Amino acid sequence: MSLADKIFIDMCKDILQNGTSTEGEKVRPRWEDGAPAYTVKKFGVVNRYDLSKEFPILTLRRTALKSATDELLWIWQKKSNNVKDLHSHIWDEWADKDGSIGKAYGYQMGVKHQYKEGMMDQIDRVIFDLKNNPFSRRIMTNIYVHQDLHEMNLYPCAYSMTFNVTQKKGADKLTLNAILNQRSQDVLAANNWNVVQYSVLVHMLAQACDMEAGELIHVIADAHIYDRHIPIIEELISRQPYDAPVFTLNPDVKDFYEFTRNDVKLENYVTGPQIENIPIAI
Ligand SMILES: Nc1nc(=O)c2c([nH]1)NC[C@@H]1CN(c3ccc(C(=O)N[C@@H](CCC(=O)O)C(=O)O)cc3)CN21
Ligand SMILES: O=c1ccn([C@H]2C[C@H](O)[C@@H](COP(=O)(O)O)O2)c(=O)[nH]1
Repeated sequence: MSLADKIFIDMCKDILQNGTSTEGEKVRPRWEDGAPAYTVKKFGVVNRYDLSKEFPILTLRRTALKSATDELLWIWQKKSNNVKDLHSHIWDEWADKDGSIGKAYGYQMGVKHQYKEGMMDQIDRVIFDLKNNPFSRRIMTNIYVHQDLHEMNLYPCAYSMTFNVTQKKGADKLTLNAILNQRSQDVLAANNWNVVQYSVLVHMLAQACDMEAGELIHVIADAHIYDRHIPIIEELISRQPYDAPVFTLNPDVKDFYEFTRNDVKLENYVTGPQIENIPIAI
């Protein structure tokens, strides 16, 4: 069984058995038919993934690695807030008539800030520090910008990455670790999607900075299963999991800005059947 499957199954069981229901509360999201989208939720879930051991992709059902990477690069590399720059349609419901999702995600990543070394955006600041001052405890991004929230169609969910470099005894290369902070998580639609994205990011930044990928710690404040997802999750976690596939990044790419979604590959990715048309709460 892949480690990601085990963590996912344990988290879902914990939410279903020990979580609290939001039924009857004043909730924001709606189903397509206008009904309120209630959840069963657990406050404060922390999952640890060791990227040096396994790539944390679910085998219970297929996670679309290339689409997930495409969305990650849309935010972190293209720094775009327009759905026209995305190959999938997952953000269409939150875009305006011109395709913009407002001052969220990619917009914030592209904002340049004044530092002692000059003007840089948050990504370039991270890359600069990883290359020039890797043992700094100040390498992080944060896109939860209060002054701009009123111009975002959906507030950032995965909003901060904290990078931390360790020197493992006997290893030639430094190890790049990270903590992903997420305030809200739709467990069925996006948990493994987000885990896979930020694992790819750690692998890409490690390769671009001549390091090795270490741990990814995912801290989730509100980990929820939407009411209409409960039977789907129950069936999903009863399935037979398989071993984790082998993940590779194109070894020729050394510049973070040169990666494309075609540079990520999986070998032996055996999965359970896909669940078609998962309803998404808007
Ligand atoms: N309620 C909700 N859940 C989310 O996960 C979510 C939002 N809203 N709003 C903004 C984005 C959009 N996200 C989404 C939306 C849809 C899928 C989705 O349909 N995923 C399919 C595969 C998509 C593909 O193959 O490209 C799946 O099977 O999980 C994933 C993430 C994540 N975010
Ligand atoms: O990357 C993402 C983006 C969004 N989500 C989910 C988490 C929630 O179910 C909704 C957002 O609703 P809020 O009321 O703003 O919390 O989208 C996700 O899991 N991952």
